[in-house]
Amino acid sequence: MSVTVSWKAAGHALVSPSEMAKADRLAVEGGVPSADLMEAAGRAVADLAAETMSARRASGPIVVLAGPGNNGGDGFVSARYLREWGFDCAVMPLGDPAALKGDAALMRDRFDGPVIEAAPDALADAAMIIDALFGAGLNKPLEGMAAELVDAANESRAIRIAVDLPSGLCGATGRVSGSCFRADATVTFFAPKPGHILAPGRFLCGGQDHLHVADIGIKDAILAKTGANTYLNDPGLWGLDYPHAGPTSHKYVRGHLLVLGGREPALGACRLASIAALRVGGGLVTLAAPSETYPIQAGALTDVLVRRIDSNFGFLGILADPRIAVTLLGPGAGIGEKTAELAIRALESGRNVVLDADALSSFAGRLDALAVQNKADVVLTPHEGEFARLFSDLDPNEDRLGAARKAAKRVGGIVVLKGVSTVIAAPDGRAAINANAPAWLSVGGTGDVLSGMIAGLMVQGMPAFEAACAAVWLHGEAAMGIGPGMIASDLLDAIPSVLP
Ligand SMILES: NC(=O)C1=CN([C@@H]2O[C@H](COP(=O)(O)OP(=O)(O)OC[C@H]3O[C@@H](n4cnc5c(N)ncnc54)[C@H](O)[C@@H]3O)[C@@H](O)[C@H]2O)[C@@H](O)CC1
Ligand SMILES: Nc1ncnc2c1ncn2[C@@H]1O[C@H](COP(=O)(O)OP(=O)(O)O)[C@@H](O)[C@H]1O
Ligand SMILES: [K+]
Repeated sequence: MSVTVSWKAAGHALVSPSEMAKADRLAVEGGVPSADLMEAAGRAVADLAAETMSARRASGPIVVLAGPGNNGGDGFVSARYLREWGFDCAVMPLGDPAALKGDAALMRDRFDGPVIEAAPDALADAAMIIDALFGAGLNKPLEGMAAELVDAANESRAIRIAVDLPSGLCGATGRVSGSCFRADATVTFFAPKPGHILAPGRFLCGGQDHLHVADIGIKDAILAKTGANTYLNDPGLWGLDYPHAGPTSHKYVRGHLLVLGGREPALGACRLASIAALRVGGGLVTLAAPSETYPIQAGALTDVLVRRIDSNFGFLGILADPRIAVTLLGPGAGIGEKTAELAIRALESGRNVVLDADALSSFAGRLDALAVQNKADVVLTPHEGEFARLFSDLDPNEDRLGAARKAAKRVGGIVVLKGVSTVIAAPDGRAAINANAPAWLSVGGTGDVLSGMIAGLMVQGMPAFEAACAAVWLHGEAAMGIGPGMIASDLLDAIPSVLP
C-alpha cells in the first residue's frame, strides 16, 4: 500500500475547485488519461481507509456512499481495492448507478462487489463509512436522501472518511448550508482547497492532522499554470523575508516605529501594540501620548520612548522625523475626525502605515477618504465588525476569502481580516489563510498585540504582505504555547519563544 502525504508536507499552495478543474484538464491534455487520475484518487482513498481500519483495530462492514458524479467514481474505485484487500465493502449509490457517465461509469463497471440500495438505516452497523457523494461539483445544499444519508452517517459510530471534501462543504469558501458529512479524515488530491482550511470546513475535515493530500499523477509544474495564488499561512510562505538580526544590526537599522497613543478607556491598547513591535525585533518605538495620558504611559513603559502631544500638530511634528519608517494608528485611539485626520496625514507622508481598531472605525461609511495617494504600504487589520463598517457590501460569511481579496484591491493595501480563520489579502490578488490560531485568542487586547507585531516586522523592512502573514502566524503560535486562560499581555512574553 502506498502512503498518502500529509498536508503539512505538501507545500502551502491551495487550489480552488475551479483551479483544480483546470489542473485536471491540463494534466489530461498533457497525456495523462482521466481514468488514471480517478484510479489514483480512489486508490489513495482505499489506502487511507485500510490504514485507518488497521490503526483503529476496527473490523466490520465498510459502506461507500457514491454520488452521481466523479466523486462517486472515486468511491467505486476505493471499494474495488478494499474488496481486493479482503475488506467487507459495499457501495451504496445515491440514485440510479446506471446514470453514471464517463470515468465514473467505467469505474462502476469495473466494480463487481455488492451494490446496495440507499437507506440511512443500513448505515447503523457500518464500521466505516466513506463519503463519495459530492466533492468539487457541489452546487446546492444537500437535501432529500443525500441529506438523510449524511445525517445518519454523522449519527453512526462508524469511522468516517471523506473523499476530496466532506459532502455539503464548499471547497472554495469552507461554508456549509444544511447538512454536511463530519469526517474523521479527508483525502484530497493534488493540493488542499481553501475550504479545507477555512472554518468551519477545517473542523469538518477531521482537523489539520487528518487532511491527506494524495499525489494522483498531476505534475507539480501544472500548479503555476492554474493561476492559484492562495496559500496556507506557514513559515514557508514568509520565512525567506523574515528580518533576522545580524552582526551589522543596530537599533536604527532595525527601524523606528511611531505609535499613536490611546485615550480612555483603552489606555493599555497602545502599550500592548508598542511592546509587541519591540518583541518582534523593531529597533525603536515612540509612543505619542496625548498630554492627559502622558504621565500614565510614561510611568507604565520602560522600553518604549514616550512623547507628549498636545494636539494633532504634536503628532505631525514627531512624524516629520525621517527615521520614522512606519506609523501605527488605532489601538485605543478613539473614533472620530481627529484620528481620521492623523491617519490621512500619515498616509500622505509616504510612511508605511498600519491602521487598526479605532483608526478603521473612524472611516466607517467613507472608505474613499482613505484612498489617498500613498506610495508606501498600508495594512488594515479589521475584525469582522470593523470590516462590515468599512466594506458593507462585502459579506465574509458568504465568502471570507473573496471578501478580503476584494477589500484589498479596493483600498490598494493589505487587508488582514481577523477571526477564527484570519485571511491576509494583498491588492495583487495573493491571499493567505491562517489555521494555527486557538479560540482562546478571543479576548480583549490580542488584536492590539497583532497590529504591533505587523508594524514591528514592517519597520525592519519586511514586505507588508509577508510581515502581516508572519505576524498572524507567530501570534497564533504564541497563543498555542500559552493555552486557555491566556490574556493579551501573556502573548508579549511568549513572542520570543516562537520567533524563527
Ligand atoms: N478534477 C480532478 O482532477 C479530479 C477529480 N476527481 C473527483 O471528481 C470530483 C468532482 O466531480 P464532479 O465534477 O463530477 O462533481 P461531484 O461528483 O462533486 O458532483 C456531481 C454532480 O452532482 C450534482 N450536485 C451537486 N450538488 C448537489 C446536491 N447538493 N444535491 C444533488 N446533486 C448535486 C451536480 O450536478 C454535480 O455535477 C472531485 O471532487 C474528485 O472527487 C478525481 O476523480 C480525481 C481527479
Ligand atoms: N475564535 C477564534 N479563534 C482564533 N482566533 C481568534 C478567535 N477569535 C478572535 N481571534 C483572534 O483574536 C484577535 C482579536 O482581535 P480584536 O478583535 O481586534 O481584539 P482587540 O481589539 O480586543 O485587540 C485576532 O487576532 C483574531 O484573529
Ligand atoms: K465527498
